[in-house]
Amino acid sequence: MEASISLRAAANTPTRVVALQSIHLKPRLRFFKPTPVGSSMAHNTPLSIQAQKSELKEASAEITERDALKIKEWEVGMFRDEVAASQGIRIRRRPPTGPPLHYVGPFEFRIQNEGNTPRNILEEIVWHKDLEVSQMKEREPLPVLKKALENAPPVRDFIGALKTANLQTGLPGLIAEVKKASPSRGVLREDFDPVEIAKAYEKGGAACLSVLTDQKYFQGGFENLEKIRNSGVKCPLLCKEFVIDAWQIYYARTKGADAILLIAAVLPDLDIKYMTKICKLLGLTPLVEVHDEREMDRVLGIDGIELIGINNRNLETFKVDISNTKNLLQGERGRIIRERGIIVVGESGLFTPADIAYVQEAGVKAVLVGESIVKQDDPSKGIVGLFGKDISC
Ligand SMILES: O=P(O)(O)OC[C@@H](O)[C@@H](O)c1c[nH]c2ccccc12
Repeated sequence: MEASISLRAAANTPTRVVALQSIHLKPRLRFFKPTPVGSSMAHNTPLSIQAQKSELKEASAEITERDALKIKEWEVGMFRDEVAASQGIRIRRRPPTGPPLHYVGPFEFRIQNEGNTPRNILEEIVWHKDLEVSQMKEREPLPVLKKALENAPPVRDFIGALKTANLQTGLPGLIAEVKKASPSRGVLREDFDPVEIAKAYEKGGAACLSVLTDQKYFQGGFENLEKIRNSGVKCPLLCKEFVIDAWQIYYARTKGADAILLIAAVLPDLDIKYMTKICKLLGLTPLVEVHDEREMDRVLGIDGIELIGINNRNLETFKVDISNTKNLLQGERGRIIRERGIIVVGESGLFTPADIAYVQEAGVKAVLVGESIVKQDDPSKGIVGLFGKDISC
């Protein structure tokens, strides 16, 4: 009781203070001897000063350097949320009212605080990704990945492939997505063989492929990326991930990615700038995804962006509206994009030749399509249906 009241109060205090309180609360929990069963005493008995001191000593020894580092990391994450919010980003990188469970041992109920409930699916995915990446990083720290880069397959030119396809067909270059399931649509294809699907896409004229690597929410995996890359498929590959840490970019490259998604709804400007630099260092193409005017303006404010995706699906609400692509390419924004030669990808919710014509008219040189083609028995025929003609030669 004592503990939960203290923590509830702590949950309302500024974030940096909460983390520190969690350290001090730990010994405080033990300042009272438990009331013996059957005792007539109405409340707990205070410990002697001496006993309190030794409890404190014992407790502070428990706070290892490692815990302190974890808490520090969490604090930095909270600060990042403040910066992100000032840029209109609603996604918080981590649960706001306390470090995740495993960081603080006994305070398990923190995670159940009301404020620790993700506000939407994108936020839930990001919170989960944060834990997932921290575990993956422990298994394969950056120096190990850097070493593995030496054996990574050579990088393929993602933008080049899109431009060539666009010139050859007069239609937007196709990035065909290898996706088994999604939180909004459930399972799209039961008999899911990623390599078979990738080969069918390539045969059907896809310029590039997008491979979902998130396991929990999309039933994807890095092994799919790796398998496709080793299968003889020639198309450049986009790693479709929720990137929150530069470590993931290195990891994607070791698995054979040629491009990687960076989501502006999740990443503040500084992260996009930094991660774009890492991508360039590794030869990867960053595809920076936006879904509203503010995100588009932020991304246009960053130097050196060559490929922008406009998502017609709002990842927070799942609402799909292909006129989003048109709206974001109108007026001044469209002019800047043309002037700089930025390639724009129309993403999500594209099903028919009319949809393709509509986004092409709006100014895209490429499209990213999953559902409408992955669902077809033969995905290469799905591509013919999508464009209204064979684009394979
Ligand atoms: O299946 P669709 O509606 O054709 O959409 C494909 C692709 O655009 C979509 O999967 C997507 C776009 N941006 C994302 C970010 C994360 C996960 C998935 C996505």
